[in-house]
Amino acid sequence: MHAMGSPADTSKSSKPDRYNAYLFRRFSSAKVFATSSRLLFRVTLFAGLLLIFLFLLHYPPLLLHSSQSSSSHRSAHRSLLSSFSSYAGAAWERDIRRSAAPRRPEGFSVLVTGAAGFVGFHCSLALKQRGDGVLGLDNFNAYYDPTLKRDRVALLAARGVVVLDADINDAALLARLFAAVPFSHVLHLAAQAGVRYAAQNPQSYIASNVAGLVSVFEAAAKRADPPPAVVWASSSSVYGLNTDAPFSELHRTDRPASLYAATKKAGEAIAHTYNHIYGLSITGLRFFTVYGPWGRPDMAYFSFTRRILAGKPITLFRMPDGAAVLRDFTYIDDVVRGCLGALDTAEKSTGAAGGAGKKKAPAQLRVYNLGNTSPVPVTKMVSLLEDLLGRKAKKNVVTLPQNGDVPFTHANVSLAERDFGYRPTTDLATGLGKFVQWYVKYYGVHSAATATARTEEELTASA
Ligand SMILES: O=C(O)[C@H]1O[C@H](OP(=O)(O)OP(=O)(O)OC[C@H]2O[C@@H](n3ccc(=O)[nH]c3=O)[C@H](O)[C@@H]2O)[C@H](O)[C@@H](O)[C@@H]1O
Repeated sequence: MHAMGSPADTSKSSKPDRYNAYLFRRFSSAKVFATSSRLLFRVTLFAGLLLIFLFLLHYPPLLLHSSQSSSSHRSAHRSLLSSFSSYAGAAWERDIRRSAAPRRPEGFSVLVTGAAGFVGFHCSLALKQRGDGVLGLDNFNAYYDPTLKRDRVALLAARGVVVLDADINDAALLARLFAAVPFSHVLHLAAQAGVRYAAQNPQSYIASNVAGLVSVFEAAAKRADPPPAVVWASSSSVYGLNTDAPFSELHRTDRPASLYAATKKAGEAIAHTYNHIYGLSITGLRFFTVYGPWGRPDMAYFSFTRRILAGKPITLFRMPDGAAVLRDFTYIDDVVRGCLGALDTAEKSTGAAGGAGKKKAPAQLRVYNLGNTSPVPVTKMVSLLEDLLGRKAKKNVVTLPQNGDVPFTHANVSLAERDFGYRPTTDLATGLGKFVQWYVKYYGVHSAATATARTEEELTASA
């Protein structure tokens, strides 16, 4: 027996005492465990919130940082919003119908994709000028300075041409357009252009030149009643490593030298499919290095002009054996005449709205070269610019990199001449002169040539 109040002899404690001690220890460790798991929970919660905060801070689409990728997200977002909010309603339909309505008897109603682009802008102006109705579409992407695109569109707006800020991959919008307007033609010029940019952004070529093309053909074949005739931009680059010259539409085009060329070649194959299955009337135009006023700043003649005026060096490519690289530079007005000729001679599609192989008869399927028929060494293009700008270029001559460029291009245009009287009339010296005249006026550049250019223009204006 234990004396009352004496300390417990743990060494010899009874069974119940050991049990109580065990319970006490268990209770204490449970308490410690509960406390530490509460702490763990709080730490985890804090870390989670911190991660969410960092994610929100660095994820571009949500906070719209001003990088190029975020701007493409922005434009995708904007076109999505547009197609489901502002791109609807009676006022919107009235505006696009008015823009697309022809003002001449038997006039066309043309949907021009890429209307804020170089060729799209000029074709839209020319069509409107002769009394056709034009509705434009463009996603205003940042491949090159969108300010130039906005300025082109401001001119189009002044002539009554509406250009929607939307993407050709927006199938819902295209369906709505074809339901609202009875387009007789689609001039599909929206594309990811440029031969060398594919090394940096290959997916943009697939999105625009393959998926976008399919989106336009789908809508034209299935959403329009009756389906319009489609004229679209292919490229001289489909001739790739072809060595037979001048390039004829009968030559092989199965050796593309760039991803850009491969997507345009894929486009021609896709065109065949939509023509075959849906009776869509389709004409592909192979453009040869198109240049001129309101041109593309990414192209050599344009960027060289900018750099020569800024006193910066230009990189000139030459062949490994030292020979010059040649291009069949084609002036924009000649190309516009070719585009209008192709539209004028396009036959109606033979399919019914709703698609699914219901064509009444085989439909027209064509492809044409639209070139200048006289290749010029790129070095000659530079010396013409030097004369026009009154400045010498600082040349950095390097061997043509293996990233898509081909040694030469040279168009045989006899097919286009036979079918719609295409005959290029502008040589490179004359065309570059007109480009430089526009450039110095648009950018307000002061060069030795500026005074001459302005004087000539003033004379023309007052004549
Ligand atoms: O004809 C075509 O199908 C293509 O024409 C042009 O492609 P490209 O002829 O390469 O036009 P530029 O980029 O303006 O180059 C013109 C010439 O200058 C040369 N070049 C270009 C850039 C440069 O820094 N240095 C240089 O010597 C190129 O090798 C090429 O021979 C367009 O950019 C393409 O969109 C179009 O589809």
